[in-house]
Amino acid sequence: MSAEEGLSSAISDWLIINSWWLLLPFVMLLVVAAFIVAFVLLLYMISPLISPKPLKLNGAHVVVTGGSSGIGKCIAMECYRQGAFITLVARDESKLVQAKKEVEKCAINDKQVVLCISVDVSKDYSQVESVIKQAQEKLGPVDMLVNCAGTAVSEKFEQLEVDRFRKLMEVNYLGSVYPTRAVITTMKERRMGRIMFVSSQAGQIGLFGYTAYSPSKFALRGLAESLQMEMKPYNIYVTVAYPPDTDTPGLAEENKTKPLETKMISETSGVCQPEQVAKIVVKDAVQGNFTSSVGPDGYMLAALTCGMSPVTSITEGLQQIVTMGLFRTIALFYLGSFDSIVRRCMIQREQSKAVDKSE
Ligand SMILES: NC(=O)C1=CN([C@@H]2O[C@H](COP(=O)(O)OP(=O)(O)OC[C@H]3O[C@@H](n4cnc5c(N)ncnc54)[C@H](OP(=O)(O)O)[C@@H]3O)[C@@H](O)[C@H]2O)C=CC1
Ligand SMILES: CCCCCCCCCCCCCCCC(=O)[C@@H](N)CO
Repeated sequence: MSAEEGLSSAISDWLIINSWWLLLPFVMLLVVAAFIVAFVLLLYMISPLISPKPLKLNGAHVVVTGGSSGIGKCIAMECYRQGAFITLVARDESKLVQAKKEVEKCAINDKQVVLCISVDVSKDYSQVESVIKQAQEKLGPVDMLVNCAGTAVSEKFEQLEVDRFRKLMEVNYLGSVYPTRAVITTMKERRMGRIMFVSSQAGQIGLFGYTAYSPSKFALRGLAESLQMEMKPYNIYVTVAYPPDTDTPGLAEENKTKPLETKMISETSGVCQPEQVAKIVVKDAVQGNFTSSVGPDGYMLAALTCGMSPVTSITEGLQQIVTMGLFRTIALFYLGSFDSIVRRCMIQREQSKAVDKSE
């Protein structure tokens, strides 16, 4: 017997006789760690089963509602840059013609076409159906529909005209249902397609000033989740985009009546450029991701509000599991600061009212 063998047998003898059980917790820890590693590896092995195949935009027909301005126009330009054929849908014809020119500048080949359709997406379903049919006759079946037509109003609940609640629901919600309904049958037959709904960070959290707007954007999430469950076997993928404030004509209009509270709260998330938003949401829709978020606050909000929404990659699921508690903790601080903004604004208003009266 060599000296080395002698030593190791001495150690094992000692362990057997004395306290081998001291090693037990370490062994168990090792086994648990091995199981976790094996589980994660297994998840990654099956990940191709849950990750959709990306859509090829080159040669695809993309319909963009609200494509004549702001985020919608930038989405159209982004898709055109990747070789798509575009149908722009909005009401105002002169804005449509102007946007068409801008989109055409992004062409990458001379076969690409931009078609304009003037229609109100929120009023009459049969009209929406017939214009989508016209577009399909000219540019072929729709591969991707981007529901971006929408409008925002920010005012205090009691100052909002009662009619506004219905109007926003019509434009932002029904205006997304109708075009979707008009393209879905053909998509199902072809067993392919993408549907994007442009919601908002105000479709993930209810904020001061958005009592009419937020519900119309929250509604899109419910529609998207239900629709995705129906459409998955047909290889159709639904994306909900949640942009923060974005520098567009729509935002400028909204800012005219926006209460100070809403301005201060929204500043948390900053203002994005529409080109940047378009790039991110188009990429997510092409990949078939259910949730598309913009910026670090957007990322946190998406994980925090994932609820029962579908996952489209293992990484996404794991990130949600790991970060949920931490982000909720951060969110409580944000909520506290929003409440204090609202309280401070109220006190200030009351003070200035008192001063006015005393003068
Ligand atoms: N800008 C922002 O801060 C954010 C915007 N969003 C959402 O993104 C979307 C686009 O916003 P944004 O780019 O700012 O808006 P804009 O006001 O710049 O553009 C809105 C587009 O929608 C069209 N549109 C509006 N109503 C209708 C209708 N009834 N039928 C057909 N088309 C219509 C408009 O054309 P026309 O008026 O000629 O019909 C225009 O093309 C909206 O849904 C908005 O809620 C989400 C988060 C942040
Ligand atoms: C961990 C938790 C993080 C929480 C961060 C919260 C940030 C709140 C900012 C909300 C901004 C709302 C933008 C609405 C934009 C919009 O839809 C209109 N401008 C449309 O015109």
